Amino acid sequence: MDQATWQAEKHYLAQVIDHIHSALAQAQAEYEQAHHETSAVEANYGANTSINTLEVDDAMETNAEIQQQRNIVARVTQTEAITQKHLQTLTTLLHNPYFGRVDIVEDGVPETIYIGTASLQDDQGNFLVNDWRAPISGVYYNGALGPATYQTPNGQQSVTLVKKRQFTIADQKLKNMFDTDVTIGDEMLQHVLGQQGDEKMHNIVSTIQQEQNQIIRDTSSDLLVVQGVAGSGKTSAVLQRIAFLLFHARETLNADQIVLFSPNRLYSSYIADVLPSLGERNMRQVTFAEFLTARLQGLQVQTLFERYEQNAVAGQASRTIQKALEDDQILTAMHEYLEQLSPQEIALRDIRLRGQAWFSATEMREYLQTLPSAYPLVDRMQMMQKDFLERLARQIEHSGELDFVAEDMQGLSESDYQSLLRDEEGQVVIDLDSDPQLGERKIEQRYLEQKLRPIDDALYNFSMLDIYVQYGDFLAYLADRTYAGLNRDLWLAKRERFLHELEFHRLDYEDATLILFLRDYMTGAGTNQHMQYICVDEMQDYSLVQLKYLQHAFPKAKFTLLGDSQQALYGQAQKPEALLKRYQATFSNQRQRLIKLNKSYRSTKEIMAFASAVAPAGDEIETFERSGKKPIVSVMKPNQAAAQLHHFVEDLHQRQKTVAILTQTQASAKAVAQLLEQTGDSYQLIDDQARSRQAKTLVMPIYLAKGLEFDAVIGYDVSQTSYGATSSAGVLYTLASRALHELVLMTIGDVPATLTQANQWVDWQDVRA
Ligand SMILES: Nc1ncnc2c1ncn2[C@@H]1O[C@H](COP(=O)(O)OP(=O)(O)OP(=O)(O)O)[C@@H](O)[C@H]1O
Repeated sequence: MDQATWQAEKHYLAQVIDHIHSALAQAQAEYEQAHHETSAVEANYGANTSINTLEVDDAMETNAEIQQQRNIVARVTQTEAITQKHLQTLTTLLHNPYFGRVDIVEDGVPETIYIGTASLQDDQGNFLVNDWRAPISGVYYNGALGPATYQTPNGQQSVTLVKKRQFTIADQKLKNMFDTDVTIGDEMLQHVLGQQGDEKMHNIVSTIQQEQNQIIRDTSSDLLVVQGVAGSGKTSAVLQRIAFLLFHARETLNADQIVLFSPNRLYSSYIADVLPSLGERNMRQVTFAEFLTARLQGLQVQTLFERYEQNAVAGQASRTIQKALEDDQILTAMHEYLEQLSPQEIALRDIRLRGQAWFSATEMREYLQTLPSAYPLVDRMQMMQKDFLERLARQIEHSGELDFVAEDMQGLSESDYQSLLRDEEGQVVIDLDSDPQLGERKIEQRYLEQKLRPIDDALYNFSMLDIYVQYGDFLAYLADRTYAGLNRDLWLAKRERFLHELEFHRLDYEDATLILFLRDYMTGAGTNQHMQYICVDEMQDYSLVQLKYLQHAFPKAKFTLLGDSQQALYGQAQKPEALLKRYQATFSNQRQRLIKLNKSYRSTKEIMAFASAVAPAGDEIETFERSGKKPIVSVMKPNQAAAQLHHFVEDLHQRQKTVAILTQTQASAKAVAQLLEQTGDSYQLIDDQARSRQAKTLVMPIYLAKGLEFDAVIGYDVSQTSYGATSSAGVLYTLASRALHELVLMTIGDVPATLTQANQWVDWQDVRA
């Protein structure tokens, strides 16, 4: 780059930084002013709440005043939040004002556009920096030099792209720049990817690749499926996508209307900083088991990891049953089951109050029997609900007919009595002066209404349906039909296990979703119309039934599913096309799009060459040209494991910041922890409750490392006994691809065939002699 260009760019940067400085000073003053106002109002508000509330009239006045004060507080707090956000944006921009520039010619007019994490305008309203999500910025990520287009709200706009430049700016100084003619050049990526990993993920806006950009800027697909190899930037892309969507639909979409289903809690904290670093609030985040547990209140749903651990000891039979219960054909069987269900077979229970049945199962069943069986079951259930809600309303209307009401009223304290006269705001709603008799009746009715609220809730939530008994019955139904060609005893054993777990308030993973389906099919409930986007990471770990449930639960939402069919830790790896076909059938009648990411960015090319060699369909993986050491396979005897482990941990730490020791199971992770105790190495043992990682040496089972990355990985006990099965290929591939820079595999005992096959991609060390 010539001297004049450097000077010109340095000059522009100085100008932008100057502007940020003066904007910052102004923003700081505005923020302080807003903060001062909030504190003053809050202090005042606090003082006002101490007004004597015992005198009824005073209390009324206080209520109205408090309401007014609250509005004022809400307004000043909001102003403070806005000024604070502006201040934060400017502070971020000061650190790194922009990372890219495009020169375009649009309708014959040349224009230069700088691109950064947020936009910045000068005092005349000209853009000094454009937000990376602005329509025009699309050219930076998409186009090669020459004719290019970008998407505007009114359709595609054509331009000529004349120049594309990337900058590295640190501490307000221009460190480096490159001109590039295609997409984002490799020099910048080399620099970013060569760095040491972090316990927190970073945003990638300055180096988004063209194929990733398609994921980020897609606003039209109802179902966007991203099949991407390990380290191809799926998680990064989905997070930038969320930031993009929030920008794109600022008026109609907020972060609470987006849910990201994540594989575990550690992953949640790993990605927590990405959206805030882009000036956005985080979306909601939940693991699937947490989501199920919240919907099945009071029961603990098994996590995928617990099941994985359980399956390691359980027999093939239980896995076969799981498979049958997770294939979406089961929903057809469930519909058939429900169609043939008679009122006697509906698992109703009494709705009870004060130790007795308020509405008994018998009377509810009798009512159901009066309805024509030609009506769909869900309609009959809802008619029953409506009928009993009406009965309840009549009981309240005729409160005098219930003996206990008058008796209870006698025993009411003065303040309880007074509160019956008023609404939640404290306004008197019952007039005792003009017609005392009518007034008294109304008080009684209000009293009864409150007393009977649990009955109302129970009816509203269909608590009279014992869904667990019903599900047990469904399993018996499957047993009678030897469903999926599995014998009756197997199904009955499954039913036994379900009932046994239930006694301890636990549910197996595969049962939970089906129970929710059963409940929703029978009651017509369970949908959330509010959510607009559902993103699912590690989609290969979800059964079709589970994905179908998400679609059922969020009928208005658009879905983004991301995953890697080869990282299937819990089942057989599948070809991406096969997986997509199954999704297409599940999510029918929608605009669907599949994007494949074949290029891997995380690991060195040596590590990825090895990972590809062991991957079930490794030939699809392209690696990014970043060189490092070949992976090491160290073969040892069991009594050498502790010393070898200590040696590798120590050696890797000479060069790397984080070293993760990954095992197949939690039990094995514990065994590693004991070895490290013996050798005096410090470490952190991670289990599925862990929410953060601090130590430089981490020990965890591979399934908790999903989605994460570490500078160096030690695969512990990669031997024939633990990795002999063909299904282990996906596990080994996942393990290897967690490493950014170095990989060591410790083989204790016989070398598994998968490693022997990948012979040429590794350096062998045999320490047994
Ligand atoms: N365009 C990019 N620019 C800079 N870094 C990138 C880019 N794409 C991906 N990366 C980096 O590559 C690594 C892997 O990205 P990410 O975790 O998003 O991949 P993934 O496909 O979700 O991986 P996996 O399925 O293996 O968990 C991260 O460190 C990420 O920052």
